[in-house]
Amino acid sequence: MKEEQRSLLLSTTSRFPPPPGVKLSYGTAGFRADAGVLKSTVYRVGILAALRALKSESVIGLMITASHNKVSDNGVKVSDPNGGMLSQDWEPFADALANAPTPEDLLRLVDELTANKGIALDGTTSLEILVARDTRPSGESLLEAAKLGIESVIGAVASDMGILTTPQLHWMVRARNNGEKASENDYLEQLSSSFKCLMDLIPSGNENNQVGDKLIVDGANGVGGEKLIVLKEMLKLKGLTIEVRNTGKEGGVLNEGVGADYVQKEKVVPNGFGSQDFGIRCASLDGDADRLVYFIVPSKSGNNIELVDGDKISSLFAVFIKEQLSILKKEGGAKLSEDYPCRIGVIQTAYANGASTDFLKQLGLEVVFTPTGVKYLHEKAAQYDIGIYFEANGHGTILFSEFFLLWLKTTNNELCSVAKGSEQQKAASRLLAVSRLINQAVGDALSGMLLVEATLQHMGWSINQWNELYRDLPSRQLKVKVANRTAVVTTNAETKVVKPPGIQEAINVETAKYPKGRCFIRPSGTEDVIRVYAEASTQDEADRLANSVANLVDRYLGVRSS
Ligand SMILES: CC(=O)N[C@H]1[C@@H](OP(=O)(O)O)O[C@H](CO)[C@@H](O)[C@@H]1O
Ligand SMILES: [Mg+2]
Repeated sequence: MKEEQRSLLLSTTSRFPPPPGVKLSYGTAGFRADAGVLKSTVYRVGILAALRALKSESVIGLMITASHNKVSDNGVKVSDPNGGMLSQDWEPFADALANAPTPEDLLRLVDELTANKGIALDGTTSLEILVARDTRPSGESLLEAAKLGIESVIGAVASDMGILTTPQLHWMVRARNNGEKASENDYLEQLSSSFKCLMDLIPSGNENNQVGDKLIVDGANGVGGEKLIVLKEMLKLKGLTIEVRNTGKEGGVLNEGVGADYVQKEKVVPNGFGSQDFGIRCASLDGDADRLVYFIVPSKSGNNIELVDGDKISSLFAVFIKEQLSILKKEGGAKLSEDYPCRIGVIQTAYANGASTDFLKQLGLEVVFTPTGVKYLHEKAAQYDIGIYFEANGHGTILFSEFFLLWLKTTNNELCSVAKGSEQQKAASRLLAVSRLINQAVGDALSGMLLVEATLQHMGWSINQWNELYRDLPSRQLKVKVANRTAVVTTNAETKVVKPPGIQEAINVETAKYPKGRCFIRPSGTEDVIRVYAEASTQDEADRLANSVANLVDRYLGVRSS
C-alpha cells in the first residue's frame, strides 16, 4: 500500500473508533444493531464496499437500513455487482474489519485482503459505489460515515442516491453493471411499463372477475409508502385504486404496530386498519420495502387477520407461470422451430408452511429448501431457468436464466411473425413482461405487488379465492431472549439443533405429542433472540408446542440476566 493511501486510511479510521465491548457479525442481512453503536461499522463497510468495487471492477451498492427492526436500530449491507447480496466469501473479512480494535489492525487487514485478492491500491482506476438509506432518522449521519469510508480508499467514489427502498438500490447496481439505464425514474418506468403490458394481455371476456378494484397498502411508516405513491401516479390505473396508509406522514412510527414483519409474525391487524376494510384486498410492506404480505381483516371487531403470506405469493406465481408455459407449448399451436425444456424450481426455507410445500409438489414442481436468508434462496433459484423463491415473510422474487430469456425472446419474435396475437404469442409476451416487472436483483415488495395484482386480474380471482389455493397448517412463531444466541448451532437447513447437546431430543419428544407437529429453533441473524417455529393441526396445538419448546430454550440456554 502506498504511503498516501496508508496515511489517508489511518487518519480517517482514527475518527471512527469501534465502541468498546460491541462485537458485530455480518448476519442474514448485513450488520444490524442499535444505531448509536454503528458509525464505526458503517464507515468500515464503506472501506469494504470500495475494495469489493476495485476487486470486481464494477459498481457496488451500500444500503443503510435495518428493515423490519425497531426505528432506533439501523444496519448496513453491501450489494454485489449483479445486484445480489455480498459474496459470502467476503463475509469473514467484513466481520474482521468491523471488529478490528485499532487503526493499525484495520490497515493490516486491508493489506492482507488486497494481497490475497490481488487488489491494486494504486488509484489507477476509479470506481463508483452507490449509497442509499431508508427513512430512519439515524440514516443521514451513518450515510456520511459510509461515504468517508469509501473515499478513504483511493480510486473509490461514493454516489449518494438519497432515500431509496433496498430493492431499488440493488436494481440500480445491477442495471449500471449491465450498461442499462439505471436512475430511480428508469426503475419506476420499467415497473409501470411491464405492469401495463401484463394488464393489456389479460384475457378478454372474463365476466366472472371477482378481483375487486381496491387495494389498501400498509407502508410500515417507511420508505415503501412514499415510493408507492409516486409509482401509483405513473401507473394511472384504470379499474384499480391503490390507497396507501401508514406512509410515515401521519405521525406513526416505523415498524411499530405496522409493516409486513408485524403482520406476518403476529397475524393481527396493523394500525390504521380495521373491520371497515373487511372484504378489501390489503397488503403490507416492511420498513425497506423488500417484503410483501397480503391479508384480509376480520368482518367484526377483533384483531386476527387471515394472512396471505410469501408462500401464497410464491404459489400464485407458480400457478400463473406454469399456465403460461403450458399455453406456450400446447399441442395444435404454432410449431416452434426449437423446443426448450424449461426447468422451474421453487425455493423455500423451513419457515414455509407445510401445506404450501404439499401444494407446490402436487402441481408437479420441484421444491427445494435452503437455510433462512435470501442470499441462500437466491443462489439456489439462480440454478433454474425459472427460479421462484419466497420466504414465508414475503421476501422473494422470480429469477429467469439468461439462456431461457434468450430462448423466450427468439420464440416471441418467431411467433410474432407466424402467429401474432395467438394465445401462444401472448403467453410468451406475458413471461417476458414478468421478467421485466419482477426485480431480478433481490426481492422487491413494489414489483412483487404489481405482479400479484396483474396475476389476480389475469385469473379473475378475489383475495379469498387466491387464499383458498390451499389451507395453511396452523403455526406459531416466538422469540426467546437468551444469554448467548450463538450457543445454538443447527444443521439440515436449520431444522435440527446440534448444539447444545440434548435440546433437539427434547424438542423431538414435545413435537411427537402433536399430530402433524413440526417444530424447530434457530438463532436469529438480525435480532438478539432465538426463534421458535411450530406447526400443528390446530392453532391451540401449534401455540402449545411453540410455548413448550420456548420453555426448553429457556431451560437449556438460560434467560438473559439484564
Ligand atoms: C423468520 C424470519 O422471518 N427471518 C427473517 C429475518 O432473519 P432472522 O435471521 O430470522 O432474524 O430477517 C431476514 C432479513 O430480512 C430474513 O431473510 C429472514 O427470513
Ligand atoms: Mg426488509
